[in-house]
Amino acid sequence: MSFRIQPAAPARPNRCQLFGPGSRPAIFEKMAASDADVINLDLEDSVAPSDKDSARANIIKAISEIDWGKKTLSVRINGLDTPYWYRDVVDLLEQAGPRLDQIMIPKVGCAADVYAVDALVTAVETAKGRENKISFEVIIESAAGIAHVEEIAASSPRLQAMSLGAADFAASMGMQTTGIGGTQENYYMQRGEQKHWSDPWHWAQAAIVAACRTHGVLPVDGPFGDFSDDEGFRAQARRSATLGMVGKWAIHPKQVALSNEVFTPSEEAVTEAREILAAMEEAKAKGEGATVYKGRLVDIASIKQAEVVVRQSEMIAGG
Ligand SMILES: CC(C)(COP(=O)(O)OP(=O)(O)OC[C@H]1O[C@@H](n2cnc3c(N)ncnc32)[C@H](O)[C@@H]1OP(=O)(O)O)[C@@H](O)C(=O)NCCC(=O)NCCSC(=O)C[C@H](O)C(=O)O
Ligand SMILES: [Mg+2]
Repeated sequence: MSFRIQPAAPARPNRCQLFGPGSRPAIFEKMAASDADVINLDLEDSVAPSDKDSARANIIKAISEIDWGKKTLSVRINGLDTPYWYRDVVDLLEQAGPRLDQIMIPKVGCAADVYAVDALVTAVETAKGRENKISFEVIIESAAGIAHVEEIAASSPRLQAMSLGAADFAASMGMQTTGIGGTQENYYMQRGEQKHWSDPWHWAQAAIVAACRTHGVLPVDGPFGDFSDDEGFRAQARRSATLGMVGKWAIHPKQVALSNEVFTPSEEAVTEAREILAAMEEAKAKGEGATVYKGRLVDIASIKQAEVVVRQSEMIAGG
């Protein structure tokens, strides 16, 4: 292990982030009543330019008027390449009240993007004497974002989560697809007559997980556009969870249960993890660092693996 200890990511459930356009206030109560751990009210790409001001006003009103329960409440502001983002930040911080937890910064390309928002947020917080400090989440959804992913993960103590935004990412990378996440028809290996589909999002997800884990940030998988394809969503979410991501976005309410199911460790997984911990306690009592569990090797690293599962399960149960 390095001399530098890996920092823990925030201990809060983040299995599903449910999105809704700020220009559609009729769905806000439904979002609040959902089982998502995080709510993302959107000011960015699901809101038409002509609706930006009214969407901002809708969101500000809803933040204090709706009962959001224990959910993490986040607003996605507009990108730093637009004329809207400073007004999003200033109005939210001056008018939305204390219930707002987090700001999501889209299309982050370098650490300085986060620094700029941090400077503005800090100035408004200080001027207004805001007590509960706003946290940040960012979306990696450009070639620059993935190229600078580690400096972005280290950019601010406010940063709690980082998502992969598959749609903008694909566009920025010049990928030949209009699909948002999931299997892509032309991304396969050929062996004889057989095609084997691969995962074009894998490398970016793995880079995000490594950057996040290095700096104590929650890695999250972004949208899966085809909300009629439950099995496709499950498969994508299972791959993300296996890679170390803690949750996924829902762009339709039917995806919330699917995401919660995948990112909540199953009873079997938790039982097995606890059995491994017990087997290693027994081994330790005998002065051994390795033993056999169900015919396979477990050793001191297995304790850490098992603890990931148990901790996640306990945090969700307590959350
Ligand atoms: C995708 C939708 C436009 C679909 O809306 P709709 O046609 O109303 O769907 P349904 O008729 O199937 O709705 C069934 C009921 O569910 C309610 N509903 C719909 N959407 C939501 C929601 N997001 N949260 C809560 N409840 C919702 C409907 O009102 C119906 O209720 P009822 O009549 O009582 O049965 C819509 O789902 C939608 O707008 N989704 C979010 C879109 C969004 O926010 N997009 C931005 C995130 S993705 C992105 O930006 C890409 C990313 O940045 C990247 O680059 O990858
Ligand atoms: Mg996007």
